[in-house]
Amino acid sequence: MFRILVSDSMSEEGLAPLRKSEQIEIVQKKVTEVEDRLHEFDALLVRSATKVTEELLQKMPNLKIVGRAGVGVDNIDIDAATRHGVVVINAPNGNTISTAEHTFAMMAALVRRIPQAHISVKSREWNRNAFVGNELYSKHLGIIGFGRIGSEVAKRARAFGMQVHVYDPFLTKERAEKLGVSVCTLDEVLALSDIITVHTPLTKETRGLLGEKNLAKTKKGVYLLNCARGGIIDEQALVKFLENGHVAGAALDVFEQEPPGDHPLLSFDNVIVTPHLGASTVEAQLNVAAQVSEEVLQFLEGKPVTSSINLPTLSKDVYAKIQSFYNLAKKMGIVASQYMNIPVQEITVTYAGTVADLETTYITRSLLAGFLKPRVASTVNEVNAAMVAKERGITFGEKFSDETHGYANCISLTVYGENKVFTIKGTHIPNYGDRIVHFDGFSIDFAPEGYLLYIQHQDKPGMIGKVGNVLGSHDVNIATMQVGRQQVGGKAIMMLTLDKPLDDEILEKLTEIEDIEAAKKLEV
Ligand SMILES: NC(=O)C1=CN([C@@H]2O[C@H](COP(=O)(O)OP(=O)(O)OC[C@H]3O[C@@H](n4cnc5c(N)ncnc54)[C@H](O)[C@@H]3O)[C@@H](O)[C@H]2O)C=CC1
Ligand SMILES: O=C(O)CCC(=O)C(=O)O
Repeated sequence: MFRILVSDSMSEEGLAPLRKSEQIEIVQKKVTEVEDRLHEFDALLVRSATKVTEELLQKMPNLKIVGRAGVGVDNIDIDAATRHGVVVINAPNGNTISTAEHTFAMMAALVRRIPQAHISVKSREWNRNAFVGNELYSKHLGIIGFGRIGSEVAKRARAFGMQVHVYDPFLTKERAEKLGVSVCTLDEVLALSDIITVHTPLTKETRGLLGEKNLAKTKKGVYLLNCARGGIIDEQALVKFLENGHVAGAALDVFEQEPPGDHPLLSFDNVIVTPHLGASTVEAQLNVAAQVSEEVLQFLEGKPVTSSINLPTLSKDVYAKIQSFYNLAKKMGIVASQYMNIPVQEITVTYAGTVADLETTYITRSLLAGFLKPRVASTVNEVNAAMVAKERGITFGEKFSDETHGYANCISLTVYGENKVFTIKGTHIPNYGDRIVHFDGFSIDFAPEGYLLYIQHQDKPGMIGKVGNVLGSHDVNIATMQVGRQQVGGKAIMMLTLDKPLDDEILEKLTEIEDIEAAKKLEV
């Protein structure tokens, strides 16, 4: 059973695909209500209220995936999730339109003072002179952060006849031109705009982006909006600029602390607020819940997730192409790690032939995860493999080559230990399977699967019989056997697949056979 904890409120209809699966149990409770059961859950679905911290992750050792039904993942400690090997996904598109519409509604409400007028009329007043506003038409709108939501806000602003100036360090001129907005520096946006709205994520760079220094560069009488993340507009600086009358008004959907409590900003008549409602529409909530449900189902079926924050994202088509190599690489990593059971400093993966044209980052992560698995007690998978390798002082790199050794594709792994360098090469043959074609200097051909027994010996008649005798006398059946040698009468290897795991005493007996130099168990 795959157990999912849904700890924030989510659209029932969006969760329906998960409910249909007989392999899934869904528990809809806050984290604090299931403290004693946290270790049982495989997946955790959240919005912004649940904080996914290191402490929580430690209490959820079975957790494999966190789904954020929304865009911002600032409530999730991504580094900690990565360290724990937990995949983090979000639903990046589902609430774009709702948040853009909310921003626009806030903008109109702000300049026309609709909330203030509403309260006045409800208080049985009729004061038409007190609520004279401004038109949006022909005003200069500054948009900071021109991603999904910023660009939807721009489209609506253009329809209202506004002139739109955009600052986004990652925006290309072509994209801006297509949407009819002018690309500016931050200082230009600050100086030109009558209204400024922020639509960036909250990062080191954007925290306090509109602080005292930058607010001083804005026009006197500017209106400000934040429907992105609390803290992009510095709240203390905003208080100061409202007090001195430089800022004419602000519309805030988000706060540095949510709920903001008795915050000084709430005392200003020209500050209008909503309780983080940007994404709170039936449509957006259905979209984001359906998106994360779909992704969790994909994950459960072992298929790629397309909106992962801590894994390279892959389309289904790309995944279908790399899947065989992904599996081969993992097995090669496992075999290499057991064979080189000594400290290693460096791993190099070389791709040749058809595999070299694919998304190799993912394949390398799989190989690394396979390599680290036999060495690491905690969870290691493609999410945290690079981090775990770094923690253990293992560097890794990818290379590309034309040398396929006659195969259509070839993955070559070289592991550098203190006094030994080991190379293993593998290929995937469609409709046949994974084959190891080179092992520590020997050409060979075996499937990296099951209980493997590696034997290094002198190339002499009767060696196979001697090994067979020892195994047979201990009731160990040999499924396959492959041999390889460098030259007649020189060093040779055997790779056997056994039907059951080998006891250490039998391994010991094999090493006692004359002319056998080494014997190792490898298990894939
Ligand atoms: N109020 C609400 O309920 C909601 C809030 N949000 C928030 O809205 C924000 C925007 O979301 P999306 O448009 O979906 O994200 P997005 O990732 O599509 O766009 C963000 C844009 O900000 C730009 N950016 C990054 N650093 C910047 C910097 N230093 N200066 C200027 N631009 C910078 C990026 O290049 C990108 O184009 C996020 O903070 C998100 O969490 C999203 C949905 C609902
Ligand atoms: O879940 C929500 O309502 C908040 C949405 C949000 O802020 C986001 O998607 O970034």
